[in-house]
Amino acid sequence: MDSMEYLQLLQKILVVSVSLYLFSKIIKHMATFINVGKEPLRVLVTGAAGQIGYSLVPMIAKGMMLGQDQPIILHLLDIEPAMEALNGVKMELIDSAFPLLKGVVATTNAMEACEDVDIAIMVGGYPRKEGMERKDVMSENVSIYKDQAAALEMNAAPNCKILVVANPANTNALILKEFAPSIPEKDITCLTRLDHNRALGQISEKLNVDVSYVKNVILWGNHSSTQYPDVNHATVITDSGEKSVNELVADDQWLKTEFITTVQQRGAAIIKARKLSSAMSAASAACDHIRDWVLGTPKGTWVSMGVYSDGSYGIPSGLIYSFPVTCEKGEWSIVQGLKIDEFSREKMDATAKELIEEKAIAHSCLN
Ligand SMILES: NC(=O)C1=CN([C@@H]2O[C@H](COP(=O)(O)OP(=O)(O)OC[C@H]3O[C@@H](n4cnc5c(N)ncnc54)[C@H](O)[C@@H]3O)[C@@H](O)[C@H]2O)C=CC1
Ligand SMILES: O=C([O-])CC(=O)C(=O)O
Repeated sequence: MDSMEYLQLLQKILVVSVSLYLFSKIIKHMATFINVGKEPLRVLVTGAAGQIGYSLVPMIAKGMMLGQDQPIILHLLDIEPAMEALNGVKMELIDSAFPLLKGVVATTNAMEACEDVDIAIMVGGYPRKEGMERKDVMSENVSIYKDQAAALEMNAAPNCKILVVANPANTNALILKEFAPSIPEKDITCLTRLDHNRALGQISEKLNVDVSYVKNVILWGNHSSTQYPDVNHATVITDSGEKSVNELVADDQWLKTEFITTVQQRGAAIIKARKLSSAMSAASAACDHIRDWVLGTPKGTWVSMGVYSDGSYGIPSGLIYSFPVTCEKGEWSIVQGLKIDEFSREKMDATAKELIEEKAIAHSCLN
């Protein structure tokens, strides 16, 4: 082959490659546009007539949780006194004409609500009011999670991913796990992503950097005022590479006091200000939690999830405890090997101790 023929061959290969690339892009775009290709996933939201539910369902229907190419069928559960409001939510979902939304089931029957669901976001329950701790709503809420465990166990799709949001979130998730023994423990989690996001927000404000440049904070333990937001391994992406948050903040006193209490008490501060507990940020965090679990965490980044302890970092098993996790192919795994100093150890153990106490109170409420 002479050099002219060789050049012509290269040119042809280039034209074919570019055409194939463009063709695949067009097909992908069209598939997204008309939502072909993927079967709808069924997503259950309990407590859907409440304030988190009202913020959450449009986020799910707009693809913020499972992606812009994933059709959804929403299953909405609430209790009889809220049925009229629930129907109102259903009407608004229809009126929003969300292209990804392929159906809405609105019901007060837990068995019907759980039928074949792939994802279950358990928000139903009673929120705390000003002056209460989250465990003060324990007696009302744990019995809900005992009853709904059975409905999920009997009717949800195999490998349904469950996220408990209602407080006390870790202990409700544990009760759900105990009363649904056939659901694998890897599929039952609770929401601590809101606290994780609050920690990112505080660091971003302190350093006056875009929040998306801050990563790898950790929220250890209980979604309660004993939670431990930890920045010892957190970094900020800067023009000259990743720098540690400790180094950039350069104020150990602030990080060990005000930062921690601000994150721990943020829920209470919002109740004081709004006279209602967080809803928009809770709904957004629930989307983040499920999105990262299903679609994976970005390379080099971890997030915080309340998961069943396997004894990692000396945290007793038999608790749902918030750990740093990475997610891949729909599975979470606890980040291993992080160095824990004495200050952190104490805080991690204190929040584990509270979870042990909550577990005992929950069991006594159910007897
Ligand atoms: N883990 C977290 O980060 C956060 C958790 N929460 C918790 O989420 C829960 C919901 O909060 P909001 O939406 O603000 O409360 P809300 O009172 O506005 O809504 C709760 C809904 O649950 C319904 N409900 C009660 N019992 C039910 C049952 N057995 N089955 C189905 N639905 C039932 C109620 O009728 C109501 O519509 C509360 O427990 C709150 O403390 C709130 C913010 C953040
Ligand atoms: O504080 C509350 O009761 C609601 C909640 O869990 C939060 O905002 O973190």
